[in-house]
Amino acid sequence: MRILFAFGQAYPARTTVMLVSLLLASIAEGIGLTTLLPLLTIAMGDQIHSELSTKVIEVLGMIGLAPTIVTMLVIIVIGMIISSALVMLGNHQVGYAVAHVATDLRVDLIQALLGSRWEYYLRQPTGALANAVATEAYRASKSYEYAANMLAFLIQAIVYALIASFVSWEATVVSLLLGTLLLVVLQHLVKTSRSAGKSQTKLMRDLLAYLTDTLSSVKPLKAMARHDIADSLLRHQAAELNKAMEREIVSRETLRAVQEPMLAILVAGGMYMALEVWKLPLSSVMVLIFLVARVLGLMHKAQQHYQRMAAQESAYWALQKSIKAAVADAEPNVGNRTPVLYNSIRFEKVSFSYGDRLILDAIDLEIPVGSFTSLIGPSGAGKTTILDLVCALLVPQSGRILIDNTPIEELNRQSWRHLIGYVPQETLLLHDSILANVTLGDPALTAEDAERALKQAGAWEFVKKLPGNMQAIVGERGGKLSGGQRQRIVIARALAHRPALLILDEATSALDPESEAAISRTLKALTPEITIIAVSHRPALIDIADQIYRLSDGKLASSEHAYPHKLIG
Ligand SMILES: Nc1ncnc2c1ncn2[C@@H]1O[C@H](COP(=O)(O)OP(=O)(O)OP(=O)(O)O)[C@@H](O)[C@H]1O
Repeated sequence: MRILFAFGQAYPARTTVMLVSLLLASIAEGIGLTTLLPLLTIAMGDQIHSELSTKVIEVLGMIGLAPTIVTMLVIIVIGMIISSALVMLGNHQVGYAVAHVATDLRVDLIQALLGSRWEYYLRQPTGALANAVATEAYRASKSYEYAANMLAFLIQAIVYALIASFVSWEATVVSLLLGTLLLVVLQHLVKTSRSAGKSQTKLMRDLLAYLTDTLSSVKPLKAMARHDIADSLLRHQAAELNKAMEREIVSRETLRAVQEPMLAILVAGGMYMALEVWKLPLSSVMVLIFLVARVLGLMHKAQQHYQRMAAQESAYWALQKSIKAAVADAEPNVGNRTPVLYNSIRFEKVSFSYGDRLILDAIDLEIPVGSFTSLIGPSGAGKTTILDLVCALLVPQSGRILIDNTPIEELNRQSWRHLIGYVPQETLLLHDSILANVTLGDPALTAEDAERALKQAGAWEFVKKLPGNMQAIVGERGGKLSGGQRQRIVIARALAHRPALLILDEATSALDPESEAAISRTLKALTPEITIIAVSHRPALIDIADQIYRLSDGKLASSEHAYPHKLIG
C-alpha cells in the first residue's frame, strides 16, 4: 500500500482527478442502478415493499416523472453512459500517469547517475543500469496502473455495497464479511507474488550485469573456447529467473482460478438464505444477488490487481533506491568562478589514493597553455588518474590543482569541463551520420562547427568524398570506416565545441604507425591555440611533445618544459 501513497505524492493532480472521476463514475452508475429494484418490482407485478423502491418512486414523482418501465430503463442507460464517460476520463489520467512514471523514473535515474561522483559511477554495472532504465521503469509504471485499477474496483465495490444495503443491509453485511474472509484466506497468494516479484527484480539486475560484461568480451571467450563457462553461468541465472517468473504466474493464476468457484458458492448460499430463510420477494432477491455478486466480484478483481501491483512494485522501490543512492553521491557543486585557461594547469603536491592504495604521491606538474604534453609511464601507474583529476572527475586527498592560479574546486565545474575536449582509447561511434557522431545531438553545435572540427581533425578530406558527406552513416560501431578514420571522427567530436584543452588518453594506440604519425601531425598543428595533454606509450606522440612527464611508483620522475624531445628521469 506504501506505493499508492508514493504515487499519490509524486502525481497528486492526476491521482486526484483519477480518483474523483472514478468515484463520480461509480455514483452515476449507482444512481442508475437504484431504479433496478422498482423496475423489476413493477415488471414482475410484486408489491412495492422495499424502502429503496418507495424512495425512488417518490423522487421520480418530485421531478415529474412517472415510474414507468421506460423511465427507469432510460435512467439506467443514462447512468451507464455518464459512468463510462467518467471512467474514460479517469483511465486517461491513469494512462498519462503510467507513461510519466516510466519516463520520470528513467530520466531521474539517468540524471542522478550522470550527476554522481565519478568513483560512484564506475562502481555501477552497466547491464544493471540498462535493465533499470528498460525493464524496471516499465514494471514500475505497470505497478501504478495496477494500483489505479485496484482503487477503481474498490470504489465501485463500495458504491454497489451501499446500494445493496438499501435493499437488505443484513444480507450485504454478511456477504461483505464472507468476501473479506475470502480475501484474507487468499492473501498468501499475494505474498507469494510479491516475493517472486522481488526475486525477479534482483535476478534481472544480476543477469543483465553479467550478460553485458560477457557480451563485451565475447571474442576472447570464443577464441579460447571458454564461452561455455559464461554460457552455463548465464543459463543458471536465467533458470533462477525462470523459477521466480513461474512462481509469480502460478500464484496469479491460482488466485484467479480459486476466486471463481468460491464466488459461485457464496452467491448460491446467499440466494438460498434470501429466498428460504429471510423469505425476501423474488424481485428483491434478484437485485440483491446481482449487487452482492458484483460487490464480491469487484473485491476479487481488486485483489487480483493488488497481487499484480505487489509483483511489480519491487521494481519501483529498486529504482527509487538507485536514484537516491546516486543523488546521495552527487558531485558537490561548490565553485562558481568562471574558468578561462590563459596561463597554465598546475599540480602542487597532489596525492591521490583509491582506498588504501596510494596512486599519486605528492606530485608536481605544470602544463603551460599552448603546449603539447605527453604523459608516459608503466601500465597502472596512474596516468589516467592524472587526466581524471584535471577533468575534476576525481578529487585529490591532498595538494592543490590550480587552473590559472585558481584552485580547481573554486571553478564552476561544468564551465571548466566545457573547456575540455576528451578523446578516449576506445573509439565509440554511434550507428548514425558523421554529423551526429561529431555533434552528439548538441543543439548548440551547427553543421559549420562539425565541418570546422572535421577539418581540424584532418577528417574532412575523406568525409567530403563520402556519399552524403557529413550525412554518411558510419555503420555499426563505425564499421564502414578505417581505424584511423574513426579516430579522426572522435577527435573532431572532441574539438566541435572549441575546447581550450584537448586530452588524449592512449587515443592513437590502436592505430598502425602510419595513421598514428598522420594523426600526430594533425594534433601538433592544433597547438598553440589548443593546449594538449596526451597519455601515450607510442613514439609518434612522444616525439612531437613539447614536454614529457614520466610517472612511476606514484611519483612524477621529472619534467622538461618547452624543450621538445627531451626526457629526464
Ligand atoms: N575506480 C578505481 N578503483 C580502484 N582502483 C582503481 C580505479 N581506477 C583505477 N584504479 C587503479 O589505480 C591505478 C592507476 O590506474 P590508471 O588507470 O590511472 O593507470 P594508467 O597509468 O592509466 O594505466 P594504463 O596505462 O594501463 O591505462 C591502477 O593500478 C588501477 O588498478
